[in-house]
Amino acid sequence: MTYTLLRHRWMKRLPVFSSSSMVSTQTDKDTIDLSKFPVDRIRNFCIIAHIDHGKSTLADRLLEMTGAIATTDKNKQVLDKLQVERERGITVKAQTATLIYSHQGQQYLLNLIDTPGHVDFSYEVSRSISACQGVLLIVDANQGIQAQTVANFYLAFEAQLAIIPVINKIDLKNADPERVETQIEKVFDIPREECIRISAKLGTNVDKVLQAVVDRIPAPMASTDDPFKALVFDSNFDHYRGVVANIAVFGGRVKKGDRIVSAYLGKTYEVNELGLLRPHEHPTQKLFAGQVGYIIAGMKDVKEAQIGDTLYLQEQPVEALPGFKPAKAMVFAGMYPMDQSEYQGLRSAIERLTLNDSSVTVQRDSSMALGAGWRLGFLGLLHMEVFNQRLEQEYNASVIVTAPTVPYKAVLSSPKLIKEHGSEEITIVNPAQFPDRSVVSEYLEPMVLGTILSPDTYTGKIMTLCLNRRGIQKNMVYIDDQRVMMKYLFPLNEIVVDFYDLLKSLSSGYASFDYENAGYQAADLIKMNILLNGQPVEELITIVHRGRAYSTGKAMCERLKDSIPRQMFEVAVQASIGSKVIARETIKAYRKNVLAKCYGGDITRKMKLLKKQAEGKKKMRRIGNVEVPKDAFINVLKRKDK
Ligand SMILES: Nc1nc2c(ncn2[C@@H]2O[C@H](COP(=O)(O)OP(=O)(O)OP(=O)(O)O)[C@@H](O)[C@H]2O)c(=O)[nH]1
Repeated sequence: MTYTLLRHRWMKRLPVFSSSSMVSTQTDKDTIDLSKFPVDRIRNFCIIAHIDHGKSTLADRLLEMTGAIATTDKNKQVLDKLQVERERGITVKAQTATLIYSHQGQQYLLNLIDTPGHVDFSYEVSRSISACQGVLLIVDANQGIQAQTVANFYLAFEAQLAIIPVINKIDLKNADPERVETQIEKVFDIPREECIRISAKLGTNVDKVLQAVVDRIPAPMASTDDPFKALVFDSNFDHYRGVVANIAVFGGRVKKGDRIVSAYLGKTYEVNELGLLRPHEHPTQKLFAGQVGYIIAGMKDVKEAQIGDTLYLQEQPVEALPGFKPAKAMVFAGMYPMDQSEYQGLRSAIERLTLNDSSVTVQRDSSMALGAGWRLGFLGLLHMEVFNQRLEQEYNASVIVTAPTVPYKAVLSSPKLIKEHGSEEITIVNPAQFPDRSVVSEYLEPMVLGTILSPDTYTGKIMTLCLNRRGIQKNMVYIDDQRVMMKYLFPLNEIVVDFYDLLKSLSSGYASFDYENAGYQAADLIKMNILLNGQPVEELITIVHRGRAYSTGKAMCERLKDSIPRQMFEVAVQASIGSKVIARETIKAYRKNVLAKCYGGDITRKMKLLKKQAEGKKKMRRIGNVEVPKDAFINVLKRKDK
């Protein structure tokens, strides 16, 4: 769905005239005179929390209470606007909204930045944080502190932001805010008196949250007397107007017609439009120091509005603000059209999606079996799945995604290769290009520091799972009398595909997990081939730790045996290292006769069954002479260990 369409959807709901008795409102029909808001009456904050703890619900309530949207059920999660987000109930892309709030006879501009909750999108959380002076740290009154709460807390703490702990869902029957306050004191060292107990769903105490934003979060340190300086913290592509960049103004003022420069590219642009996000665009004459809003200046590609870039006036150059750490792709996979005739369509769909998501890296790729396609890099597996789902839903594209892999490194020993690559160390994102041991002095694999929070009854099972995934325990503490927090160092490769699902299932959904990058470590890695009837399948090549080669090979063959349907002939599925076969499974010959149960002569029913079978075949891909279902490439890595 395009940005413009969604904007129109919002527009239809607006303007609105609701108000709560506690706060006064300003409707969107009014023109907002931003010069009336000196810096000391501006607060920039974001909401951070573990997934599902209620960020979006609280954001909606804040929007309603300050009159930015109407109080109706339709407004549920106004800030979650992608179809995928609505279906999965997760926030993928952060959104911004400016609220006008009256407190003790003064009007304040509150800039709220909604953030995603999933570990894959923690990059979005960091960029939101850098535009703020404070955060609302939401914790579910029933679930208590979870892994993502801890990770998000540290992001805010390290950025020295004011942190307001908010305990949500106090309306739940088994809510235990006392216990959550104890956890907050113990884990974050924040006095329990600072916690605000609310129900975002019912609106209970949400007014106290607004008051705390004004009272406890400092105003931005910015002056209108300084030269104009703004940080780009998000950007969207609009097909009609080009790039819409979200900015936080750190100094001075900017108005329509001004000529601005992007510090990163050094390019000059003329400001065509600017204004506030409420959460739809509300054009204004100017934007002043301390404010957050959007700007349209004829940029044609989101790469021209890099996240973390600084904008300044052409005649008043300033020093660039310290940028963000760029998002690094940590999961790579091949993407191919189901049918080569769909190549062009898929190409334009990928181009359009990446226009709005600069964290996806795209490289052309081709394979013997799957034809021309791409190798894409994502922040994590959920990011990849969401991208894939958006391709299918929004662009009706049918794609084959190959098994995901992590970026390995190799230190080369061959002078010839070093010269060819221009460096001793190379990064490998495609297992098919994994260099042979004979030309390498050392392989390195990416590591992560994982945080797991769980009720202590599952500790034993979790420790076994972590050990199976080559995890090394770094720490284990009780955060209250029943819950433990464990820290493990893992090879990223071991947790990227199915670790989270397994952790959830063995803890009946109670354990939570988050991770941060922890650099690279030397590892004894080898390349494993998978053969179908003696033919190596490039898309199924996997890099494994030597000590795990046998068990991984066996599991992959079993998995393939389960996912490849029987064919007219016998199929041998083998795993090999070099020329040595280390595992084998056989798929017996068989042709499914879908008409077997269809007695008598009902021709329409027979036709229906045959048509269904033909449709099923369309979802298959022929490799050599074997029909392989498209899911097989990704399912093959999911292990069964519990
Ligand atoms: N009972 C109760 N349920 C709530 C409350 N606040 C939110 N919820 C429910 O909790 C679920 C998750 O809420 P969201 O607002 O989507 O959570 P979120 O933190 O934005 O989730 P992500 O965007 O996926 O990170 C929804 O079903 C909400 O209706 C509350 O105060 N009480």
